[in-house]
Amino acid sequence: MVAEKSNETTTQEDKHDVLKSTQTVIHKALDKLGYPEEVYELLKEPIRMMTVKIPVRMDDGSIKIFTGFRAQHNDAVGPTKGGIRFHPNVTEREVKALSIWMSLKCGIVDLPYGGGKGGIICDPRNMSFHELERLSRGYVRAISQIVGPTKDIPAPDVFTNSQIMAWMMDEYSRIDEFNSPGFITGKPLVLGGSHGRESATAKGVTICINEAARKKGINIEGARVVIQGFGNAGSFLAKFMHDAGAKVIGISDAYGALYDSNGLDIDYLLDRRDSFGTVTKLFKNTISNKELLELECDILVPAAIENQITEENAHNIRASIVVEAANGPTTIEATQILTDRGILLVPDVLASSGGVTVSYFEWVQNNQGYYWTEEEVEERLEKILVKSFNNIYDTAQSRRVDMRLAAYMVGVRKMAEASRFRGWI
Ligand SMILES: NC(=O)C1=CN([C@@H]2O[C@H](COP(=O)(O)OP(=O)(O)OC[C@H]3O[C@@H](n4cnc5c(N)ncnc54)[C@H](O)[C@@H]3O)[C@@H](O)[C@H]2O)C=CC1
Ligand SMILES: O=C(O)CCC(=O)C(=O)O
Repeated sequence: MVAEKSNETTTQEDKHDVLKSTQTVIHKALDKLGYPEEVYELLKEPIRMMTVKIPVRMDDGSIKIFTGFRAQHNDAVGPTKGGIRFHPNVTEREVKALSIWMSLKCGIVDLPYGGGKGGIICDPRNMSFHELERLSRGYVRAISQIVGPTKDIPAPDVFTNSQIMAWMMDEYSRIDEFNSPGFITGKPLVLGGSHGRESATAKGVTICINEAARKKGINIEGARVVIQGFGNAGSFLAKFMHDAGAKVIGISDAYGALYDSNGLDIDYLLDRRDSFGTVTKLFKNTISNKELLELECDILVPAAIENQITEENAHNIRASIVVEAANGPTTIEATQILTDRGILLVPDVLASSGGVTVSYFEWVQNNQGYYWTEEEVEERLEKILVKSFNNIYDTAQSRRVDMRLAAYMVGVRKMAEASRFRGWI
């Protein structure tokens, strides 16, 4: 007989298992809301998980078989929705966790969706343009039975972009024998993309930073900002913060970090970074990502990957506010440490929900065939996120819980109620 692991024997590996962590917080949130155990049993894993093998002809004539995943967490509220990640470290458990986070985000900003997420184990930095196109099309063919504009609507995530969304939309439209812009979001504008989707994640993070700064009495003008990751989320955020008069003193990518206490030249860095968000390779006097996270600043934004703030470095974080643009950058233990230290932590499922919100706007525009101006998109996004931030902040205060647990409580309720009304639980 195998003994169940007790809390005391929880290993480092367990603590960094993002699926296990998110299940722990979901369980706590459902307990706080008074739901019975079967609701947790339903919501702790995706209702559907597809693993596919994608054969791709490489430029040298060889065939390489890639592994891909698509997780659909819960479709009680509506079709599932969430990005596709191309990364060498993608795992099945990570994709499952990412799909649960998408459900929570959709609940928090009140979209008519459940959560989904996809991933392919690959390194697009070492693939040609044409190999990437064949991989993207092959993935869509492999998952085509379970996705579609009224079933599951993908979007961009780490190392995927509007070009990849365009190939995927084209492949799906061929299979569907119909032009189907509503199959995927994050498309180029000329193919039915929405104004503001490219910068939406960072815009949402900016709105959360403004609200959090107001609560903490911090003036954005002159505030010192540190951002880990200089891709879609991190680089647009650096620009927004810089333009708002903040001093962006540190940024990083997968290869290292740059620091200047007087503020970095953000426009120059934006001009020099490559399409994978890499810029530090151009400089000699870099610091490490570990050092970057521990810089003294007012606002720290992890905008890269998971498990960056852990119990090892949480005591060394010297920021007043931590706003999670990335999915899963802070462990449960670190969340507790930061909260106990009086640092205001704005969790991923709230802070990074601007992306899916504007993706929803894109899908609505595709469905109605009528397109909005950038101002309309921004105005609607601002309204939704200000309301969501304050709802979660007030829940945290009134229920005396940290912001992550408050966000899970708000996010999980709609899908639990929808599942109950459907008679599933
Ligand atoms: N793109 C989107 O719309 C959304 C993205 N997110 C999340 O934001 C985070 C970043 O995503 P994107 O900006 O879209 O990705 P991206 O692919 O555009 O950029 C990723 C950035 O992270 C850096 N990076 C990768 N590994 C790193 C490491 N080990 N240490 C430090 N930096 C590293 C890369 O060099 C790059 O600068 C991810 O967690 C993603 O899931 C969340 C919501 C929406
Ligand atoms: O835009 C979307 O639909 C999903 C974005 C996403 O993958 C995320 O928020 O993590």
